[in-house]
Amino acid sequence: MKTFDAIIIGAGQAGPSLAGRFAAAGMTVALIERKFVGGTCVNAGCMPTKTLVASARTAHVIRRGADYGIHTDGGISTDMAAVEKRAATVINNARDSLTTWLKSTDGISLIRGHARFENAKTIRVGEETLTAPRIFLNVGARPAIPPLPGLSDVEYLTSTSIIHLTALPRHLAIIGAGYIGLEFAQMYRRFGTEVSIIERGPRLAPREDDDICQAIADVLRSEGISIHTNAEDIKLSKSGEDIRISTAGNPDVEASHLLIATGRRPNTDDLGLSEAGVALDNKGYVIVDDHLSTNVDGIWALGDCNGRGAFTHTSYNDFEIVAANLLDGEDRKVSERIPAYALYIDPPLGRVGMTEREARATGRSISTSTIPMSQVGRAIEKGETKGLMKVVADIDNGQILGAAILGVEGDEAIHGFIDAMHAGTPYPVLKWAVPIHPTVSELIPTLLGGLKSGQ
Ligand SMILES: Cc1cc2nc3c(=O)[nH]c(=O)nc-3n(C[C@H](O)[C@H](O)[C@H](O)COP(=O)(O)OP(=O)(O)OC[C@H]3O[C@@H](n4cnc5c(N)ncnc54)[C@H](O)[C@@H]3O)c2cc1C
Ligand SMILES: NC(=O)c1ccc[n+]([C@@H]2O[C@H](COP(=O)([O-])OP(=O)(O)OC[C@H]3O[C@@H](n4cnc5c(N)ncnc54)[C@H](O)[C@@H]3O)[C@@H](O)[C@H]2O)c1
Repeated sequence: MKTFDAIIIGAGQAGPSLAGRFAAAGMTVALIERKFVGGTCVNAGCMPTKTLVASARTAHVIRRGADYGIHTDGGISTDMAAVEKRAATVINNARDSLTTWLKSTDGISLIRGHARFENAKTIRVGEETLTAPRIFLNVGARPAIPPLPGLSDVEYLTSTSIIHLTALPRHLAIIGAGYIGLEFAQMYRRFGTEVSIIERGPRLAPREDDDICQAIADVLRSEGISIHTNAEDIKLSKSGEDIRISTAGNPDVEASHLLIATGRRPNTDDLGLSEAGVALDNKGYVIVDDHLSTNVDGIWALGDCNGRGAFTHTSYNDFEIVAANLLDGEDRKVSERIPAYALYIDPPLGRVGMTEREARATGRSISTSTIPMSQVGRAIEKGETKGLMKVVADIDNGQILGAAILGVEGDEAIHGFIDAMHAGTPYPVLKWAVPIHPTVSELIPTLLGGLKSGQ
């Protein structure tokens, strides 16, 4: 049995950084990874998808060239093998540089293989057993496949397999209209594929406010994506070479390819957690407290597997919380984190805090303000005027509760709100900030000026 100061299972977005901090503090760390270092973000998530989104946007901009007085001769075509290769290069470079850093850092032992608890202090990886007084889970999640009738009779893609396609599908049907479904829908439409989205709920991006959902649907419809919402009783069958997707309330869709994008599930079912006595919730997430400790002393859970976030930045922030508390004598809590994320359709949706629906449900006195992107000078100059900016605030205490920027540069401009909310700055103060012209952010004081003030 090998003994370490710490064992980390999973080299995702929290594990490697945590290993680095422990090693820098003079501790020995075993970092166990069963597949690729970098986890989902590097190998099957953010990095490849945002690389593919950039290729798709290039196709879109070229198609729109004439709107800007720029003409290209003839049509455009997508070389899907070259598009895939570009994403593969980004993945490989990131994975290789992380691997090199881990292998060259004194104190870190990178162990390849599937880790499983034998008891609360012992981990087995193949023939080897390891022990440490502190064990950290950073095991992530994988695509959840719903038990749809007929699914086993047809071939389907997940977010993991679709990034390796080297030929363009004729018609891609996507079940699920969350982040994954919407990003791939627009990307493939721009590559030149016919795309149909099938969502069982009434709206796309169901967590957002109705005005945002409507604007997202308008963007996607304007690019020729067909949208089928309220799709209940989804059934799948073969139709010659195609896949038939039948639903109650919508016409059948016949597609050459099918992507299942109905959410993700935590990788906690094959870890031997019951041997260690670690408690899970009814969806399989590890139950953690505000400091990310599990119910078992000496075991923490970070990242997607704890259900407290589902993004790269939340997993990384889990690392920051645990490292600050264990190594720097701080008292950081996950409940102090303000939720923020971006949906990488184009234009992107940048989001922070509560939606209007969530804010109203709290019973506070709420005021909202919106500005269509068609009134934002920077968007007009760029010829990208789809979308809207929106802010939700508490008029009794002047606090900003949430914001959304669905528009060009929305994923960047939203940081004005993220920083202000983190600092707790009341919106009457922010109205006096002097932003740079011409930017999307320069409309933030104007947007805030549209809020009622109770002060
Ligand atoms: C298509 C897609 C696009 C995305 N885009 C974005 C985006 O734009 N922005 C964003 O913030 N987030 C995005 N995400 C989400 C983001 O990728 C995840 O939230 C993030 O990677 C989670 O990191 P993690 O550290 O929790 O786990 P992961 O990165 O999933 O890492 C977990 C690691 O643990 C390993 N592992 C699991 N079990 C074991 C075991 N028993 N033994 C050894 N190793 C094990 C796995 O192999 C994996 O390497 C996207 C996700 C997908 C699928
Ligand atoms: N830009 C980003 O940050 C980004 C991008 C991609 C993925 N992600 C991460 O990946 C996670 C998973 O993304 P996702 O899009 O798979 O999940 P999601 O939870 O965002 O969306 C799933 C969608 O599928 C629908 N759905 C669920 N079951 C269904 C069924 N049986 N039939 C039809 N529709 C069904 C849901 O109503 C929902 O609209 C996200 O939570 C996110 O954390 C993030």
